[in-house]
Formats: sequence, structure tokens, C-alpha cells
Amino acid sequence: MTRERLWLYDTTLRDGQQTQGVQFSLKEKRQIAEMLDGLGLDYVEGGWPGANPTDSAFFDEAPALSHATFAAFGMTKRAGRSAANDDVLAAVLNAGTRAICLVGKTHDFHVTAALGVTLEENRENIRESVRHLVAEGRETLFDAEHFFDGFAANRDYALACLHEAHAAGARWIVLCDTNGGTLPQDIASAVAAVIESGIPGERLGIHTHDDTGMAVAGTLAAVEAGVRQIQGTLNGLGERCGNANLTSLIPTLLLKPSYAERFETGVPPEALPGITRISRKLDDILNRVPAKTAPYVGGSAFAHKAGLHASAILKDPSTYEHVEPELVGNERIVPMSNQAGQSNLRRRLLEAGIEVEKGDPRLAEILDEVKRREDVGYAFDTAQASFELLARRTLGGMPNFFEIERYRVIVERRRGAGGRMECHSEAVVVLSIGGETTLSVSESMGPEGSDQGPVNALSKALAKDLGPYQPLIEDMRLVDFKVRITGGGVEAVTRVIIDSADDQGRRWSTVGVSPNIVDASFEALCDAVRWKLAQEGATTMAGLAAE
Ligand SMILES: CC(=O)SCCNC(=O)CCNC(=O)[C@H](O)C(C)(C)COP(=O)(O)OP(=O)(O)OC[C@H]1O[C@@H](n2cnc3c(N)ncnc32)[C@H](O)[C@@H]1OP(=O)(O)O
Ligand SMILES: CC(=O)C(=O)O
Repeated sequence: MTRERLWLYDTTLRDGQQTQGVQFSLKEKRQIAEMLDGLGLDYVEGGWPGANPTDSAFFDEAPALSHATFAAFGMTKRAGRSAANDDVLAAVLNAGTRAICLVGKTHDFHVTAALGVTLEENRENIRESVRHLVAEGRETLFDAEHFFDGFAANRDYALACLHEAHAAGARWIVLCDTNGGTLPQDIASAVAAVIESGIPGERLGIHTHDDTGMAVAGTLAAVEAGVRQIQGTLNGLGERCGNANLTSLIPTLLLKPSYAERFETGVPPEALPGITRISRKLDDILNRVPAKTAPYVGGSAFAHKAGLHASAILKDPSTYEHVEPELVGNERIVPMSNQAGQSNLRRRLLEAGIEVEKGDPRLAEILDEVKRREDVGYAFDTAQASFELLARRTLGGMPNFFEIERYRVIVERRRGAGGRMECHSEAVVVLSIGGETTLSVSESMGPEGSDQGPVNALSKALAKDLGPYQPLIEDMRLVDFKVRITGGGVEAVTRVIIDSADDQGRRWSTVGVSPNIVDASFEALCDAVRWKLAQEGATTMAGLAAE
């Protein structure tokens, strides 16, 4: 059966940049455009040339795309001037892209209230703008702004605006749910009416916003009704609540038989496993924590926490997964928590290289300890390294690398050079290693001598002199630090999660809990060091001496 082509148009660099708090640099725009091209998107909209210096510079040195058509964005000409004399149209044309997307009004209310022109003038603006770009040999898209609201308010006028663009030669008429309030069934019936009015589905696109949380559903409803171009953004970035999320739509189109059997896109199946990496790379660029619950690509998308789920997953992963995580480059995890049963536990232990027979009484001991600790504020589903240490201690065979004799932290605010007030943190850690006592003092010191706080000072003091273990922790560093006040037991306590990494690409999380934030941090730091030593195959002092 031949499949119909669905065209994917990415607007991360334009509508995505309209997200509050998002401002891409030139280098980041290039990086993102290349990622989208590598994934197989058909169009990459680069921004609005002339609107700001970054966008203009981006078009001056366009990225080298091997697959995607590069598109510039602008708006229809203003009333009272010809298309050839319109500065906005001149700027988009000068950007030199093969495709140009122009936004124009289709809701009568916006024509009179926002533009302040007559309904006929707006139709002329659409017609002449599109005609001008087509005459210049550009593939022209018309983004019909507020189309669905306009269709509900004045159907004839909204349709007439679309037909102006269509008759003038626009390749794509893109129906926009600009305010994001239209429900999927209303999108479907409006699309059906547009097709019935004479514009075929192969010339129609859909651009939705997520203000009701249904941008993806609205997009799919439009496809069902006949549109053949989808506009969206990576990770659903976009104005207000965002646009239709391509990171959800692309796997859906490729993996769900009801779409995959009827449609093909430019994204080849072998590129699909790259989508999780691309999604996280975008978050990295934006300095955002990836959304764990994101469909397909989120860290929790294939995390099986409940005991009943994990038990079945071990027998057959399809029991609780709608697709295999590998297909989208994600991974299955079975975290430990107070929702876990022995199946989660055995699976998690196996991942850590520890095999325990089903029914071993020590499994129940570990589970009891996990549940007891979670009751007082620990969280092991995110702090897997602390969980492993707990399990190894219960199973026996966990070396006692070092003992904490005492530690002390001083935080001082004092007048420094130039009379400015500045903070200073200092820590002392005393350890006992194989009967020997070591004492380390360290100051917190960040870039240009800035104070990085007491936890940083403690981390440095702890890692300063670990006696014979020192070489094993040299490549280790603290990469993230999260604090949560939690109601453990009868009183609120502080839970600290610390993420550490090393030069061998490992990244691990540990947890500490205490009414005192510094003490909770210190517990998590000690676990981080112990886990690293265990990974390095370190033995106790006695073992080291024997080697
Ligand atoms: C639905 C969407 O998301 S479309 C994308 C929207 N994106 C952006 O707005 C980001 C980029 N925009 C910008 O940098 C600026 O708004 C610019 C450079 C485009 C224009 O800046 P300015 O000339 O200062 O205008 P300003 O932003 O204040 O107002 C927009 C103007 O465009 C007019 N306009 C809006 N839409 C259209 C249209 N489709 N066709 C013609 N004119 C339009 C408005 O009437 C208004 O003109 P007015 O001030 O004469 O009333
Ligand atoms: C064009 C566009 O971004 C919108 O109408 O939402």
C-alpha cells in the first residue's frame, strides 16, 4: 500500500524563540538547525530576518542543511503600500531562503482591531504579498493567524482570506490555532470545511498552540481531516504554553500503526533513536532540566516504579510499555522506592551487577530498610547510588573504606578587598582510614575566587586526602545539588540529592537526610565518594595492603 507523505515543518527557531526566557545565540541556532536537519525535518524555519540582529545574522550565514528546506518568516505587507515597497517583505526576500512563511490575519476582528484596516485591504495585503514572493520564485507559505477563531466568528471571511493566498500561488496554507483554545473536534470540522471549499489537503498545514494541553491532539485531528503539513517545535517550545510538540508527534507518526501504515515523513526510522538525545541537547542548550514526564523522551517515560509493574516488566516489558524505549533512544529503568517489591529490587540489583536468588531473605531486609528510610525523608528512586550502597551493606561485602571522625564548617561574611562585603566558607574533615587519622582543611573557591558555599568547601575537604584511595577519586566532581524540605516523620527534614560525575562518563546520584542542610549534604557527599570507590573496585585498607 502506498503511503501518503506528511511534511514536517519545524518552528523551534522562530515560535520556539517566542517562549518566555528563551533567547538563542547565533551558534545555538546553527546547532539546532543542524540537529533538525539530521533528524529529517522537511523545513527548518530560522526566524524573522530584520526583526533582531541575531536573526538577521543567522540568515546572512545560513546553516548548510542537507535535507531540510530553510525558511524565513515575516508578515504580510502593510496597507497603503505595494508589496515591492514593503520593508518587511524586502527583508525576508533578502534573506535568500528557498521558502518564506508569511503570517497574515484571517479573523475579521483582528483585521479591524489589531491592524486597523478594512477587511478588503487585508485581503489585498495577503493576495499581493503572496503573489510578490511567488513571482520572486520562492516557495511561499501562508500562516493563517487566528484561523479557527476567525472561522467560528466569520466563516466566509476566514475562508476568503485562505482563498486569496491559495489563488495567489501559496504552496501551503497553514491553519493556525494562534490562541490555542480550539478543541480537536472543532479543528477537524473546520479543516473539513476548508477542504470542501476547494483547497485540497495537500496544500494545507496545521499550526497549534498548547493552551488547552491539546496541541498534539489538535494536530492529529487536523491530519485525520486531511492536512498534510505539520508545524511544531522540539520539546513543545513556543509562545505562552508552547506549540505542538514534535518530540511527541514524530515518534507517534513513525511508531503507531494507524499513522505509520498510512503516512511517511522525511524522518527515516533509523534516525528516530536520535530523538531523545536531540530533545535533551536542546534542554542543555537552554540550561533547562529535561522534563522527566515528557512522552517518549523523558527520563520517566520508561521508569517502572510500582512493584506490580516491575514484576510484570521483568516477565515481558510490553506489559507496561506502549513502545520499546530503544526505538526512541530512551532507556527502561526500574527505580527503587517504597512502591517497590522484590521484583524491582532484584532487577535493580542485577543492573548493579549483584545477583540475588529469588526468595533470599536478605531481599526483604533491603526492602524494609528502603521503606523505613523513605518514611523519614530519603528518596531512592532518584538516588540510585545511595540505594546500591544500602543494598551492598545489607548483603554484606561492602568495604568500610573510611569512617567519619568529625567535620566542621565555618561560613563568614566579612569585609574584603576594596571594602566590599564577601562570603568565605571553610571546612575541616577528619577521617579514620584503616586506623590512620587524616585531617583536611579546604576553602570554597569558585571561578575568580568567588565563594561557592559550605557544601563546596566540605566536598573539597572530603576529597582532599583520602589516603591510599586518593588516586581513585581524582577525576570525580560534583555536578548538581538539589535541596528539598520534606515532611519526614513528625518533623520537617531537609533532603539533599547530589549528582556527581567522573571522567569515565559515569554520573550518579546520592541522598542525605537531616534536619540540618549541611549535615544532609555531607551524608550525600560521603555516599558519592563511597560509591565511586566501589565502582573503582577499591577494597578495604587490608585488601589494598595485600595487593
Ligand atoms: C502569531 C505569531 O506568533 S506571528 C510571529 C510574531 N513574532 C514576533 O512578533 C516577533 C518579531 N517581531 C518583531 O521583532 C517586531 O514586532 C517587528 C520588527 C516585526 C515589528 O516591530 P514594529 O514595527 O515596532 O511593530 P510592533 O511590534 O509594535 O507592532 C506590530 C505592527 O505590525 C502590524 N501587523 C501585525 N500583523 C500584521 C500582518 N499580518 N500584516 C501586516 N501588518 C501586521 C501591526 O498592526 C503593528 O503595526 P502598527 O504599529 O502600525 O499598528
Ligand atoms: C503564526 C503563528 O505562530 C501563530 O499563528 O500562532
